[in-house]
Amino acid sequence: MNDNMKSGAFSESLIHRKRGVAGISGDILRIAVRDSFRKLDPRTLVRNPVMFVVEIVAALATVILLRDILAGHPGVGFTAQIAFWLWFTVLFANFAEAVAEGRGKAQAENLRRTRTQTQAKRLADPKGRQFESVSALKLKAGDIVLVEAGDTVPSDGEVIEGIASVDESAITGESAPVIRESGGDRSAVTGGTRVLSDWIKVRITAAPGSTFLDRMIALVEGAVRQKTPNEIALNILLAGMTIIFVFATVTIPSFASFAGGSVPVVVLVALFVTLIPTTIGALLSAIGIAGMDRLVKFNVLAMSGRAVEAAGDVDTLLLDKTGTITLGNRQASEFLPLPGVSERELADAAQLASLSDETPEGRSIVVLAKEKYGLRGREMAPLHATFVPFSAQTRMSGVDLEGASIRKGASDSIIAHVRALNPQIRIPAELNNLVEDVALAGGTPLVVANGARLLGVIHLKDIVKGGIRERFAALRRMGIRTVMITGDNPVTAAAIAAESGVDDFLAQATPEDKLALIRKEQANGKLVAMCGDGTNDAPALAQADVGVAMQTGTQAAREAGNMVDLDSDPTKLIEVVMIGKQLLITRGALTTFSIANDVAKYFAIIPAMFAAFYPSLNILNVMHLQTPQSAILSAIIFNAFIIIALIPLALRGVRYRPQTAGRLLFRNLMIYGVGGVVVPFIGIKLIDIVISAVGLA
Ligand SMILES: Nc1ncnc2c1ncn2[C@@H]1O[C@H](COP(=O)(O)OP(=O)(O)OP(=O)(O)O)[C@@H](O)[C@H]1O
Ligand SMILES: [K+]
Ligand SMILES: [Mg+2]
Repeated sequence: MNDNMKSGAFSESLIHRKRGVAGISGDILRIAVRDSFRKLDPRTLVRNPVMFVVEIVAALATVILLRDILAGHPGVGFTAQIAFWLWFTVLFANFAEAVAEGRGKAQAENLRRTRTQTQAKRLADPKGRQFESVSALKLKAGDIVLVEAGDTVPSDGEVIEGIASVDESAITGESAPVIRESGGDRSAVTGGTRVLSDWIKVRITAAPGSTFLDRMIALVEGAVRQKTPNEIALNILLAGMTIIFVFATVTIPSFASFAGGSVPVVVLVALFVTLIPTTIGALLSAIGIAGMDRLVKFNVLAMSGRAVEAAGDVDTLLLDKTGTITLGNRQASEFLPLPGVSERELADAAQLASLSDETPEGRSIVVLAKEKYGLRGREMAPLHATFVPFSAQTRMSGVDLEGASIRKGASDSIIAHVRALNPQIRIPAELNNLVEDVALAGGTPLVVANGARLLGVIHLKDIVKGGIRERFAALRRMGIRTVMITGDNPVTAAAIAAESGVDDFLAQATPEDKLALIRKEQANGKLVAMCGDGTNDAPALAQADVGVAMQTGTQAAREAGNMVDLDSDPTKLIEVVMIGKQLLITRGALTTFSIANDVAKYFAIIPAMFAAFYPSLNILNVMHLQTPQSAILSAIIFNAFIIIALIPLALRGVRYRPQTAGRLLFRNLMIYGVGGVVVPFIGIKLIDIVISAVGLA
């Protein structure tokens, strides 16, 4: 998988920088050993039905052992060993989960260290700069704070004024500073990051204790992990198998007494435990945790395990254009007037319409007019102006003042607007030419009109993110269709689609259109992933099966999605999908292995149990184990150790290579099904030889 990674985009994040080569340090192992004992608490273990049952029978075996010791029974040593290995089966299962959690816990520790005690500069008057110093923990949603160069952002919020470069490395591990500014899709700031230059005023959006950093800590720590529907279903299946084996086991004494013998309870207990699906029961939760953990390594935070699973089966990926496929810093680059309009007149109108436009686009228009024509921003108050803010629905913005009503926006929106004012209007062919020229170059044309009079076009430029084409090709090879969905016009969309290599695009889309497209795909049985950064992407991010919000995006987007990409790289979905597939495959493979294991255990235990009174069963004794006792012990020891042996595979995951589902299934059945039958024969035989040699049985 590493070969597919685009270098640079996947910076080592702080949260996993301190890991050893194997990813598991001695510290983690020590804590995991301690936690294995803690997890014996039946109140927590009950969530894992198979292991809970093993704990009950281990307790039962222990009671029998104590009774036998007190009664002075012979053969106490055998009972003691069975009880011992049963407890170890539970401990090994707990250890698997604890090791999986341990990596996250260590990461959480590192994150906690970055959550220093910050003082906030709370503004009494949002317009002014008079502040009182308060503890960051005292900030409520809605408070306005000033953050200046050198200050740590005290909590999550939206920039309402100003522009600053921010060091987000505490969260993302990426050391290059990012720009945060009011308006637009780059307005979100995260508590714990640091302003490097300039200043911003931030409206706090998070309640104390539920900031992004808090959620991130809870997440990597596993505090918020819930079982996914698939995991619950598998658990029910495993519990069902366990019940069947309870019945199977309790009928055995009657067979034995029929033949005039009797089977000791500890032997029944041992048989039962080896037959129930303990291997997958022990590893199931570790597999899930490891999946989330692998995503964190790629700087993707998954808010739910369900999203990771869904990622494994994604058919369609929708992406917003600006800020997702392109860098998202749309800047005005030229004014293109219609015949009969001077460039200066157009620039002046455009600037007037943008003076209160807090989006990056709006600000860049003001700046360009000033740079090219020396037009100064005017005081708005004396003009009695009403500002019409940009919205993703109207796709235009502007200003109404005495004697003028200026609008700028997407060409179809402005044309509809002037037509509504003057139904007789003739749209000049030159306008279409200008719009098309900009769009063909991949730029965003904004048409400017004063009343019903069309003035010209502003060219907004943006740049497609590097390396994106190859990554979309990789997604195509994985069978995932990419669709760009943008509020921009069809020609710009086509130009960017061609440049970036997406499979399809939808232009002039409103937030509702984005949502509708996702619903349509889902209605056709497709699993949909969506990458977006804007507030207008939020409904779609919430509706998608996998909603990946860009870390650079707005607060609304980051809250709506079920994953956040700290590197803001939409093509990261490749890794997300691979990790999802890997999770599904690993779970399937280990379930197959676990159940196939039982076959071998029948051959080990059944002949050993009945050999004395059903000599004909000896034909089943293909393994030729030393004694019945050693056969039973070997099976139970194998059963416990296979859990430990498979922990690395559960954590690392079974490798995924793009291939058809059929071939994948066949391959896994061969490896884990056949392997699951063969391995215990060898393992049990070896353990039998060893324990007979050392005289344990
Ligand atoms: N500040 C603004 N004032 C007027 N019109 C704007 C402004 N910003 C954008 N527009 C117009 O509105 C259209 C939709 O913009 P928006 O940012 O909502 O797009 P989107 O749906 O997020 O898609 P994408 O992010 O892919 O461009 C833009 O293509 C542009 O024509
Ligand atoms: K078992
Ligand atoms: Mg957008």
